[in-house]
Amino acid sequence: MESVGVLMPVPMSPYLEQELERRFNLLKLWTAPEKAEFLKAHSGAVRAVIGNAGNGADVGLIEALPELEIIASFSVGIDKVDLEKCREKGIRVTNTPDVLTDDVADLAIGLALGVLRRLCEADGYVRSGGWKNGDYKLTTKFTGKTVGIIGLGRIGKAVAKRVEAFSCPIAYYSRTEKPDLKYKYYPSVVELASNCDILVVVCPLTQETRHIINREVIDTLGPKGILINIGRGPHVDESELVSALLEGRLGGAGLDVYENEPDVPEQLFQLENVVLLPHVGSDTVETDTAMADLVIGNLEAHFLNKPLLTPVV
Ligand SMILES: O=CC(=O)O
Repeated sequence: MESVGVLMPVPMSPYLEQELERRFNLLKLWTAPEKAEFLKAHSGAVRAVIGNAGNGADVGLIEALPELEIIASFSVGIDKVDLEKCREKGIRVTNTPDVLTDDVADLAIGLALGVLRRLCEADGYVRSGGWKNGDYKLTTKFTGKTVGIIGLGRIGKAVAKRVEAFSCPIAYYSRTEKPDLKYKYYPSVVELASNCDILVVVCPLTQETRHIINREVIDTLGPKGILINIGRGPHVDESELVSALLEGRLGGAGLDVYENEPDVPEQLFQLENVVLLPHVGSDTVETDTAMADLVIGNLEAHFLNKPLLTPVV
């Protein structure tokens, strides 16, 4: 397979790069001084594209690569891949489900604890010597709070499992009720928000879930409510979130994702009731390796005419 052209538009994982380079003709778009020229020069050779959470494959890229057969995303979310175009052109698409579920679910708990117990601020209090002048202030308990989950897929269920260990009642919203689950179902996000203390967004980003967290949901969650977003930035109307936090209409937020990454609204930087992470949900050494192996497994399966391991299209 050494002659198969595999295009990687942006750097993602040194391990993935190294393993792709051992097997394929890896074309690193970001290293080219003139990207358009580079694409043109290699358009006939590229049979696979590696996507990720930030860079998928839009119509422009797909149309520019006439020999493209497969887009293997180094992410579970494939909202940056034009799936309709891929279906139309018979291009296969794969992602990396399951292997990252634990890390992303762990991080949701970390964010909830971070916001409620003010972990980052308290850490700063020690480092800056504040503790020498007095104890840190009281924070808010996590155990027992009602947690609402938007999207009860693999990661949503893993969040619920962890939250159960904190004796938190669990409720959820998803397109359809899941009768096999014992958690309370609400048929709308507003109803869920009015019945929980902590609202966790975990669903895939689609036309329907874009801005699923709008002003009404934020105001319903209210000044004691906490929003945790480990899904995608555009799930939340970010300017509404910022004004609600600045005006004290929302109790706090733990965010791993943003509408225009890597830009994060700077008004949030002064707020102690907000924990901001740079989209690191699945970024552990262990999961990076597992995701890379899955990307490679999918590519190898495809080029050996075997069934894909984790097909989306
Ligand atoms: O955001 C990360 C992913 O979709 O894997």
